[in-house]
Amino acid sequence: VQIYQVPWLVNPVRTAIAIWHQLKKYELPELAKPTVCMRDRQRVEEIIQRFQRGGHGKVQVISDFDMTLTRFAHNGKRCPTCHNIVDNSKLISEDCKKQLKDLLNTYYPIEIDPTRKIEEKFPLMVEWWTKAHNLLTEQKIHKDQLAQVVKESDVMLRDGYKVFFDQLHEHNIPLLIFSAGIGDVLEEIIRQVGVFHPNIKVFSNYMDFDENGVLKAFKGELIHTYNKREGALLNSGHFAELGDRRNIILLGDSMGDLTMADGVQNMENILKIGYLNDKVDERKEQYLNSYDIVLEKDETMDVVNAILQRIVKAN
Ligand SMILES: Nc1ccn([C@@H]2O[C@H](COP(=O)(O)O)[C@@H](O)[C@H]2O)c(=O)n1
Repeated sequence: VQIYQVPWLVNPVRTAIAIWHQLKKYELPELAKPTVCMRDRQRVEEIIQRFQRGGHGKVQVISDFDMTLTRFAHNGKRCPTCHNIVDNSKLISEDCKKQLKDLLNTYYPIEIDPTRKIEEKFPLMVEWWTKAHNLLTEQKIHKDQLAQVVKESDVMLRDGYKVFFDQLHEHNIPLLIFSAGIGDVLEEIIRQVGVFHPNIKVFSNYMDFDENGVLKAFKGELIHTYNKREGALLNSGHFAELGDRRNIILLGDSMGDLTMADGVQNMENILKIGYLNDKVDERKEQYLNSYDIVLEKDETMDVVNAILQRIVKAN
C-alpha cells in the first residue's frame, strides 16, 4: 500500500514534514561547528527564539575582553593580554619583566585551576594584580607611549570581530566590555582597528597619570578575574539606564565572567557563551555546567555573530 493511497496517513506525514521544516528554519548552522558544545541544545534554541521574539531593542551584550574578544592563540603561539602587552614592551626594564613573568607563572595556573574554589583564588588574584600594578607604576610609563606599544604587540581580536562590533553599532545594541585587564590598553586596541563605536561602555582598570603624563597609580576599585560581581553591583547605574534591555548575551572565558550581568535589573533571559581556551579537558565539565554554549578552542566570533544576525533579522 503506497502512502498516498491512505488519506488518514497523508496528513500526519505532511504535518511532521512541516514541523521538521519549521525546526530547520530555527537551526543555526554555526551551532553544528565541531568547536561548539552544549549541555542542553534545546534550551539554547528556546532562548534564541525568545530573543528573536523580543527583538533587538530588548538586547544588550556584556563581554569580557582578554581571551574572549581577543584571540588566545595564533599559529600555535599565545596572544598577549592587555597586561602582557605592557609587561613585554620596551617600556619595562629587563629586571621588572622578569618579576612580572614570575608573577604570571605563579598566579595564572591558580587562576585557571578547576580544583580550587573561587573563595580560595580571590585573595590570590588580589595579590597578583596588586603586585603587578605596583611594578608597572615603578616603571614611569608615559601615557603617550601606549599607542605605539599596542601597535608593536601581537594582540589580535578574534576572527569576525568587525562584523560583531559593526553589527551591534548598526543596530544600536549596547555593548559593555567588562575587563580585568587595563582599560587604557583595551581602548587603544579597539580604537586602532576602528571599532570603538559609541554604543560601547568599558568597565576596567584604568591607569592614573600625573600632570606630566607619567603613570602614578591605577584608578578606583581593582577589577580582577573573580570580583566582577562586585564591579557589576557598584556600577548598577549603567544597567539601570538600559532598563528595558532585559535579554542578555554574555561572553566570557572564565568562571569569574559568569557574574558580569549580576547588576542587571529585571533580567528576562540570558544566554551565556564561554570560550574554553586552555586546559580544555580538565575544565570542560565545569564549563558545560556553567555556560549555555561552550566554544572549545574556537578563535572566531562566528557563533555570536550568527545569533545576533538571527535576532536583528527577526525585526
Ligand atoms: N598581571 C596580570 C594580571 C592578569 N592577567 C590576565 O589578564 C586577564 C584579564 O582579564 P579579562 O577580564 O579581560 O579576561 C586575566 O584572565 C589574566 O590571566 C595578566 O595577563 N597579567
